[in-house]
Amino acid sequence: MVTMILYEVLRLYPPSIHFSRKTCKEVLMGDKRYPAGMMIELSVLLMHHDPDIWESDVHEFKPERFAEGISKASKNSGAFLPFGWGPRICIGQNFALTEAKMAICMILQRFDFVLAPSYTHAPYTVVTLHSMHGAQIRLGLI
Ligand code: HEM
Repeated sequence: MVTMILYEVLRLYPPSIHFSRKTCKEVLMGDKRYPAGMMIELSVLLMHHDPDIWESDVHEFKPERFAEGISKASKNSGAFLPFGWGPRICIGQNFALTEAKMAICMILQRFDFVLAPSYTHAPYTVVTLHSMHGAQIRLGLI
């Protein structure tokens, strides 16, 4: 369940919102030919918010869409790219997910928590996507 929640967070708010690549030689992709030296941008944010890929509830927080794994979560098994893809895929992804699960476990063993009233939902990007005003939470000892 925690994995599903983390995946859904990374779908809605991927820290890397796009990837850039430069063709070093002429490339043929499908029926399109790209010359050498061309910058290609892939928007992860748009792919993760595309209703044609994720259904009409695409903007809702629904971890259960990952109940049967990443490949069954959407109509396109390659459309979930929070850690990139191919030879340059994130080498820290398992470490990052394990660390997040351990942190959540340790917090839940000791505290309950709710968002503080001062929290304002304002995702923005400076290098990575994050919360503009931070994420203030109110902790209560269990
Ligand atoms: C939620 C946490 C993380 C996210 C969302 C993330 C995301 C990414 C993405 C999207 C890329 C590929 C960039 C590209 O293709 O242009 C990448 C590459 C990389 N990440 Fe992460 N990352 C995370 C955590 C980590 C951690 C914890 C480490 C190290 C302990 C790490 C180390 C790296 C390295 C070394 C690369 C470059 C791999 C290469 O170019 O061969 N990342 N990461």
